[in-house]
Amino acid sequence: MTRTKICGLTREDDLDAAVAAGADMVGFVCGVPIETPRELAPDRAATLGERVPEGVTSVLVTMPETPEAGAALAERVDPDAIQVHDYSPDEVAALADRTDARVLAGVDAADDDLEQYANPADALVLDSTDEQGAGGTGETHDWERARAVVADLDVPVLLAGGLTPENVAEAVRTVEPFGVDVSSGTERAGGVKDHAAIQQFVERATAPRTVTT
Ligand SMILES: O=C(O)c1ccccc1NCC(=O)[C@H](O)[C@H](O)COP(=O)(O)O
Repeated sequence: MTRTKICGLTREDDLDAAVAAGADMVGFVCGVPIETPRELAPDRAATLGERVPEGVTSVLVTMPETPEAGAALAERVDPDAIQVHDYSPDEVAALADRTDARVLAGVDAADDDLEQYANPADALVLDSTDEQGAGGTGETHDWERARAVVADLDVPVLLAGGLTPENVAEAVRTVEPFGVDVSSGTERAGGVKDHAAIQQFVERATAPRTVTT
């Protein structure tokens, strides 16, 4: 079944709604050098992370200046996984060497060196990124290309970028990713989630599908 990640959580009741909806992963943005309504202080990210129940993966989403800084932040927040954006494959490998958390590489779907991330990363987040490499853009990318990436790479791929309750079923059918990742498509305001949208997103991402041969 397609895994689901609800990202950019900032409030307890939104986190609880994501867990109740059946999300497999929940993401907390902390330590990014851009203006975003989803940014949390490290202590706040750690507090929300402690609330994540067994069986749900907590993900620290960050853009640390160095792998050492990323490992130090992971130590402080204590997530199950750390998702880094705008990192080279070598930086992802250096971070993985320094943390026990699983490492997700947030990459731009249009990049042509994605196979180089397959070894150091535990998973890829195939996203639409801005000029600074950040995610949370609310923009989709080429799903046919994403399908080829999923088929070619020997690493789990989470499809991200502009997903919504309205388009996620088609995205899953087209790309057949390991999982899907959403932030702005489940918000009612910056950093504030719409609980009905979270529930619809998870339901539609995970609904059984007829396989055609
Ligand atoms: O959400 C942010 O503001 C953000 C800032 C910097 C790096 C990553 C960020 N978000 C990552 C995500 O929320 C998701 O993994 C992904 O980008 C999906 O975002 P969206 O297109 O809004 O669904």
